[in-house]
Amino acid sequence: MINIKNLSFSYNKKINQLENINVTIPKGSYVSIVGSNGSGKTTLVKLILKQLKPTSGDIEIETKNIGYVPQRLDSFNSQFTISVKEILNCHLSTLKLPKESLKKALDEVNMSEKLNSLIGSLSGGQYQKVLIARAFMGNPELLILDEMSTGVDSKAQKEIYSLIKKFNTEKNMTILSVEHNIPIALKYSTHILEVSEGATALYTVEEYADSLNNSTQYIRKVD
Ligand SMILES: Nc1ncnc2c1ncn2[C@@H]1O[C@H](COP(=O)(O)OP(=O)(O)OP(=O)(O)O)[C@@H](O)[C@H]1O
Repeated sequence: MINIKNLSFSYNKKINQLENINVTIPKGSYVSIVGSNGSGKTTLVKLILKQLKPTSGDIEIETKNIGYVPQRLDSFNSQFTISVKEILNCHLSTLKLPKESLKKALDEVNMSEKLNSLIGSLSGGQYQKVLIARAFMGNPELLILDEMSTGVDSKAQKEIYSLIKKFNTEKNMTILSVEHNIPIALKYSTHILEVSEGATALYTVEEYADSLNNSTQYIRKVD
């Protein structure tokens, strides 16, 4: 699905933020991207989205149908007097999708009743679900999320992760999710991509739990 070959990236031509990464991400996997602050997780996502160009190496992606949920702060200003419907309609026109995709996407995230609400009136979890609905509208084969649980309470978090897991298992959607919460990463993912200086690597969730010398208590096996 995603083949990252000899990838290096530098913002300033002095230090490589990412150094010689070789990773193959299987189709249908749910990969949590973990690593310390500043290790390069968002940079890697931007390279996969072609928002940045590798300094060297290459990223091959099997599909062009990619949904993206940006980090909360990268997104639109929640103070804008713009409704959920307007935000989704705008995306609908950009992707030239049929009208019914809007309702379907909002239904998927259980937010139909918020269609006419202003974005600034939504809670953190509801706001995040609108962003997920927007990313989901084109029925992407690959869904990329950057710290999706920021500003979201634990009840809404559970709902959002279960939803993403459902997309992954029922639609065979490949998920790439930047994640700071390791127990959550171990619970929902099939794989962990650890971004760390000179040693970025992909593990199965079991391998990663073992490497942490952790018990398998957090792991929920994929059915
Ligand atoms: N536009 C930029 N110009 C220069 N340096 C940058 C730029 N964006 C990020 N960096 C630097 O690149 C490094 C990796 O940043 P990145 O945002 O990818 O890390 P991250 O792992 O996502 O961090 P966090 O967990 O804190 O979100 C950091 O040292 C950061 O300061």
